[in-house]
Amino acid sequence: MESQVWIKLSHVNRSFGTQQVLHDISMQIPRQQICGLLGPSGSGKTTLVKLIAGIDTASQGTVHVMGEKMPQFQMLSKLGYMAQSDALYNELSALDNLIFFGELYGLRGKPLRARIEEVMSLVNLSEHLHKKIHQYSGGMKRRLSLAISLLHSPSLLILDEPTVGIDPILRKSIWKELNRLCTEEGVTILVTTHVMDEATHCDLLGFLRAGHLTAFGSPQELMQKADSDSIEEAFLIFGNGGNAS
Ligand SMILES: Nc1ncnc2c1ncn2[C@@H]1O[C@H](COP(=O)(O)OP(=O)(O)OP(=O)(O)O)[C@@H](O)[C@H]1O
Repeated sequence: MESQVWIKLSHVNRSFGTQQVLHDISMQIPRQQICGLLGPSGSGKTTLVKLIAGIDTASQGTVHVMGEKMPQFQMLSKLGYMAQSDALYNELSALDNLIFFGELYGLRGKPLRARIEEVMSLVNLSEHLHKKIHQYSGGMKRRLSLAISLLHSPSLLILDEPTVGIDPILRKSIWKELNRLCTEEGVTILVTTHVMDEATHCDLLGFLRAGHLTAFGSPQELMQKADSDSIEEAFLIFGNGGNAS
């Protein structure tokens, strides 16, 4: 059913000046799925997720999120977007950052305070609520950015390399939480990653290479297409010029 397609891209191109960065990307992501976007550095992952988040516009083609043509201002309250570089106020404490972003989403007072406690506990930062951001490590900043993206309980989460700089134990707990959000709260999650074992947490995978979507499907489908029993090998095949319809 069309309404259950949470993200739909039709023939999307994006160019910067004379450089075409995305080439004719079409794909559909159903509701309540975790979709991973994999691809080498510079393949266009960030450019693609920015179009879906409505931060940037396609040069050609259309992007629909939850049936709405993007970009669209009203959709911001339904999306959680975690950028690749942390957009945090360094001189402020984590708490003040959370209050600032929470208020942008229309949260206030006690409900905001309660939600802040919840999301900080999810990312294991409760003890560091009052620390200034310049005292945070890179991994702590990533976790705080993730907490901020979850503040307003969005039904679509778009995470650009959320686990960079995060140790394996915490990475595991973050993935556990993402899986819980998807299965129990019905959140649809789009995540870019370089980390191959994160692909195993995804229901769907898209492989990007030089701005082309070279393969899209479930991990099982992609392994079958690549005639391989590992996602890593499938990535090497599709990430190096293989093609899948
Ligand atoms: N605003 C911009 N202006 C000009 N070129 C850009 C812009 N944004 C991205 N690009 C170019 O688009 C290409 C794809 O970049 P993008 O950041 O989407 O790749 P990526 O797959 O996310 O890379 P990484 O894994 O290193 O983050 C690169 O060649 C980059 O230089």
